[in-house]
Amino acid sequence: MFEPTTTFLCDIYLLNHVSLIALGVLLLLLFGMSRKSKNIKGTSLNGPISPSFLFGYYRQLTESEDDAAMYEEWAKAYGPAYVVPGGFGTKNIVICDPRANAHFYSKETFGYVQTKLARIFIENLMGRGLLWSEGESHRRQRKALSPAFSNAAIRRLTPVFYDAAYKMTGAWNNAINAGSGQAIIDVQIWMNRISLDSIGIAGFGHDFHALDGQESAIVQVLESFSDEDTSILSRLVFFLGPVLPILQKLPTEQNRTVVKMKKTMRVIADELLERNRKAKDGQAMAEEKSIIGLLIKAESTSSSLAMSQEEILAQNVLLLAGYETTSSKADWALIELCRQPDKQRKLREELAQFTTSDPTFDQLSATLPYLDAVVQEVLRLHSPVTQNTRVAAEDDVIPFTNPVTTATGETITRLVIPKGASVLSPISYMNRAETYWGSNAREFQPERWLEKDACKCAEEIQGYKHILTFSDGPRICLGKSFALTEFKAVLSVMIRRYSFELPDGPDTKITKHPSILPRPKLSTVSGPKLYLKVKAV
Ligand code: HEM
Repeated sequence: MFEPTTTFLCDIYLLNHVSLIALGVLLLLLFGMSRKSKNIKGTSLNGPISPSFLFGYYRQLTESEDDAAMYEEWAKAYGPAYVVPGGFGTKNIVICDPRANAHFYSKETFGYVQTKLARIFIENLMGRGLLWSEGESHRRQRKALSPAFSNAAIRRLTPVFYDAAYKMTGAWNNAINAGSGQAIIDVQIWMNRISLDSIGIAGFGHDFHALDGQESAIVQVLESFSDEDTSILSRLVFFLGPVLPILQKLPTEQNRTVVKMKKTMRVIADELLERNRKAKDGQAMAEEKSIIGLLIKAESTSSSLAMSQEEILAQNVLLLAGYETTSSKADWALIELCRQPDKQRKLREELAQFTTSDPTFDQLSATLPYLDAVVQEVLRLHSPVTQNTRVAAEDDVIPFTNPVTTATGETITRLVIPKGASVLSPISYMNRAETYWGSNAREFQPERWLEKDACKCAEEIQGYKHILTFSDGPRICLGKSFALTEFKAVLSVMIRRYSFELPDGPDTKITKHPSILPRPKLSTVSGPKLYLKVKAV
């Protein structure tokens, strides 16, 4: 979902040279460039020469419209394992091989752990919840949370997604009627609102009323990462806050918003705890369906998984997970379907059978092959998380399917990784490389998911249906079923009711807007705006 590595920080913060140097110097002072404890010597690998000591390839990778193409070019030049320079002379070992990735992900949270910066970012924003934790603590929290994400739980939550989608259609219909059958709508803002209200209600039993136009501290905080006006001081203070807590008291704009957000979350958590207390006292209450509500209920009846109250409340990381990832998926689906109107029509035809009711959870999951193929293809081509960087917590040996040529010219199939080394799984490359997906790997072709054997080579890749968009292993996205159901429900409502066009036709240029995760936007407007021509069908 999000991987705030140093690469990623550049992405979030649009750092100019001066601020990056300042940030770098401070971070180096605080953490050192720890590549500690080299018990064994790692395999020396080939790779591109660093274009800059300060930045390595960070800027090129984060500013590129297609980082998968850069990884692919390097894989062609250096083979399935190579080293890419990061900032301040650091190095990332990139693994472009299915078996190597399967091994890497299988050792998540024990053998490979989050970078220090990623943990600081997550802790500062959301606390010590699932995404922050590693090893045994992660396993315990994950086990406790899992029942709340089961198929049965998501089936019960499906109406929440439809309710949110229909709130949106109410507003869109007004705009379309006022515009004689057509309106120009910034669909991005509506997808964000749907995501926030859905995760608010489904996750916490709380309605943020974003679809009713209510401002929310949560949105302000999350949006502040893409806001070019947020000052460098504000950003430095945010990152160094957990290390020097006094900085969190400084009255910067971002600090104030984070405090506001934490207060909002505290109120929501107190409401949930109060509801649970009343239920225990035998007072009548509505059936609890929310993810965290169910967790609190389960915790008070069984102590076997023993999550502390602090841990339960830190699961507001679900907000970040649910908000940042899901909305950009729906944006990309609409863009791709505008670029190829025949595929938009084909999807509408499949959904036309639902005239009087919406597809149920089971129908969304199993009986709409073209909808499933469209969703799968969007996830393959537009993974919100494009790479996953971890630090080796112990010495390791990574096995490869394809042979690797080392810097000394030796051919090997096992890579020696010393403790402290940084290993990078290039998700976008694995999802789009021609080697696995064929010569049309870069094209949006939902049909590939319907043809038998069309993705034969990719079958070696693990992950969800052979893509790594949801990650893999112990940290594979817990909200996968939630995200897929929400995505399909919202898309089915939109495609059945409206037709969509890009403002300057199918070739309208789309670029990336940097945020916690990059969002698509029209290249001609400033800010993360995605105006589409929307007509009722
Ligand atoms: C299309 C939408 C989504 C995508 C592509 C996605 C992707 C991911 C990825 C790549 C990770 C691994 C992150 C890492 O290792 O650093 C992850 C973890 C996670 N996701 Fe998602 N996610 C999506 C939606 C959601 C939603 C809607 C929720 C919650 C309702 C959610 C909850 C989580 C949680 C709790 C984790 C942490 C799992 C752990 O640490 O064990 N995700 N997601």
